Order: sequence, then C-alpha cells, then structure tokens
Amino acid sequence: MDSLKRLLVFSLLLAVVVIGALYTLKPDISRFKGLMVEPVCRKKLDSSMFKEVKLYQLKYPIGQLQVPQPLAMEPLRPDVLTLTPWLAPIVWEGTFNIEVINNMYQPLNITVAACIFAVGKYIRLLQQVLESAEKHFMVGYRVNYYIFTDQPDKCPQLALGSGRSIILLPFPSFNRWQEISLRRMEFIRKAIEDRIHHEAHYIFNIDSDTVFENHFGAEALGELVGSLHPWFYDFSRDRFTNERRPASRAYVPNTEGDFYYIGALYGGSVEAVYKLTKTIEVELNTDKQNDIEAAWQEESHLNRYFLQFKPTKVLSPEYVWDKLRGHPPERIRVVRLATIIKNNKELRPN
Ligand SMILES: CC(=O)N[C@H]1[C@@H](OP(=O)(O)OP(=O)(O)OC[C@H]2O[C@@H](n3ccc(=O)[nH]c3=O)[C@H](O)[C@@H]2O)O[C@H](CO)[C@H](O)[C@@H]1O
Ligand SMILES: [Mn+2]
Repeated sequence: MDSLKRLLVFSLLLAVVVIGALYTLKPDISRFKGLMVEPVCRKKLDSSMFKEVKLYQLKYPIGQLQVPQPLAMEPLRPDVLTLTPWLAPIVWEGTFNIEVINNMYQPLNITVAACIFAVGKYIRLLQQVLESAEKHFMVGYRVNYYIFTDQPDKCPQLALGSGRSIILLPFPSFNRWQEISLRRMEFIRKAIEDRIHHEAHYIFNIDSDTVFENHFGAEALGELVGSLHPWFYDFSRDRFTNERRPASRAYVPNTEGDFYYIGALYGGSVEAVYKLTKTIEVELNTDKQNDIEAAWQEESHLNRYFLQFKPTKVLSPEYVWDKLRGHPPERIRVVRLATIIKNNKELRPN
C-alpha cells in the first residue's frame, strides 16, 4: 500500500514537472488570432503610464565593494572619444566598471525589452541571435524578447534563463524588404501602446541578422541610446549616408550631423523610444504620401531624429560590428554584437 502511494505521488510529481517544462518551452502564441495589423487595444499613453527608473532609485552600496578609484587626471581611454559635445557618454571597453553599474541597477529588478523582427526567411536567423543573447545580453536582468513575425510556429523553442521570456507578435508578410525594415517603427510603437509600456523599463530594437559575442549589459542602458554605425564612425559628416534630398523628412544637409547611427540597434527608456517611434512613423508616412523613400529607410529618419534629439548615451562600434569588415581595429577591443554575413539575395523577398 505504502509503495503504491509513493508511486502515485511520484507519478503526479513527474507529470507536474513534464507539463511545466513543456509550458515554459512553448512560446506564447495566444495572441495570434489572425494577423492583426491594428493593435488589440489602442491607448493614448501619458508619462505616468510608463515604467521608469528614476535617478534617486539608483543607489550605490557603500561599504560592500572594492573598486578602483576614478582619477580625474587620468583618462581611461585617451585613444577614443568618450564624450559627445552635448556631454553624453560614448561607451567603450575600459570606460565603465560593470560591478558598479550592476550593483546600482540589479536591486531595481528592471525588465529590458528586446524587439527583434523575423519576417519571411529571416525567421531562420532567430535561433542564433536568441541563443547568443541568452549568453551575453543583459545577463542577470529580466528580459522580454518581443519577436515580430509572420510565422509564429517557426519560432525556435529555447530554454530561457530565469526571468527571461519570448513574446510573439504578429507582423504581416511584405514582399519588399525595405517595407519590413521601415514598418518596424510603427509596430514597435503599437507594441509599446499595447503592452510593453507596462511590461518593461528599457527597450532596444535589434536586427535579427546579428549575433552576440561578448558582454552586452546594463552599461548600455540610458534614456535615449544610439549606436555608431560600424562603417562610418571615422568618416567626415559629408560622407555619412544621410538622406540628402530636401524633399524627404529625413533630410540632413551635408554640413550637419554628429555621428552616423545604425538602424540595427537603438533604444532607451520605453517612454523615450515611444516618442521616437511615434515621431518617425509620422515622418515615414509623410514621405510615403510625397512618394519619396529615404536612402536608408528608417535608418535615415533615425539619423535625422538623433541630430535633433540627441542621444543621452552613444554605443561605440563594439556594440554593432559588421563581420563583413573583418577583424576590428585595435581600438575596438571587443565585439559585443556583430551583424552576420548573410546572402541578401537568398534571404530577402526582393
Ligand atoms: C550595412 C548596411 O548597409 N546596412 C543597412 C541595411 O541593413 P541590413 O542589411 O542590416 O538590413 P536587414 O536585411 O538586416 O533588414 C533589417 C531588419 O529587418 C528585418 N527583416 C528584413 C527583411 C526581411 O525579409 N525580413 C526581416 O525580418 C530583420 O529584422 C532585419 O534584421 O539596410 C537597413 C535598411 O533600413 C539599414 O539602412 C542598414 O544600415
Ligand atoms: Mn541587419
């Protein structure tokens, strides 16, 4: 009798574990009731509705850490620019102490949203970017991967770290890659309205043709974050690939421009990115009505936006290196995220 009871309890426990495991591995596709282009509920968001990290919440734990003293007369990276003319830090290896940063941010239990679009054949790239993100992206923090896709059933099933989850969101199949790329602003805006505003504190847009190779953590968090494009960080402004036709809302004259930022990685507080996506969506629509498409789609508009609304933090090319450029120069000491070499002809719909 006793052994029967034990067997019964054991089988029950086993069933709970198996069902639990199946449940956690299975991405949430409940929101896929047909491909809805319109958000489920459209909210007008005001400042009070966002999750945010206030400066006074960041508290350094006195007496607990042994960290080197910062020396005002000894720059840590004299070989690169570490501050913009508007006094935003440019993040390079050697400029920050991750222990200090983690000790200030981790007690706040923040959630970071990563928006990744995987439409058409790009769905194949998801496994690699997600697996590598689990090893390097915001480790020790809560992370929500919002995967925008037209094929929810093909999303890889990964065992994620604790506090990390995948949320699938519908995105239509377009037959021009340019359309996919530039509609991202609208879809991020809608997802923020729909749910991200109450689910995350910070948000990043990350291209799916990328792979994380090294630490990419809380040092990258900021109110409004742009990343230097790995092809243009040492170019003069007149050679940036900004939109040069005044007829486009993305127009930047060649006598202006601070840096050339990449469209594959930007972020910030959810509220700041909401404002960014909302603004750029309007500019994109205006261009569309005027029958003009900026040279590099939403990246061109992003550059115009960042010229006007300067990022509060700038990520160095460590944060998006392009493998097509081969090994980075010495001053780029570490590659944290790299864009993969892909066959555009084979992957893109056009
Ligand atoms: C090195 C270079 O020249 N990079 C430019 C190129 O980026 P990329 O060559 O990196 O563009 P891309 O092909 O990665 O497209 C951008 C993103 O859109 C998504 N996607 C795109 C096509 C598709 O069929 N399915 C899909 O899911 C996916 O998340 C992808 O990462 O074009 C972009 C256009 O905005 C930017 O201007 C980039 O600076
Ligand atoms: Mn890309």
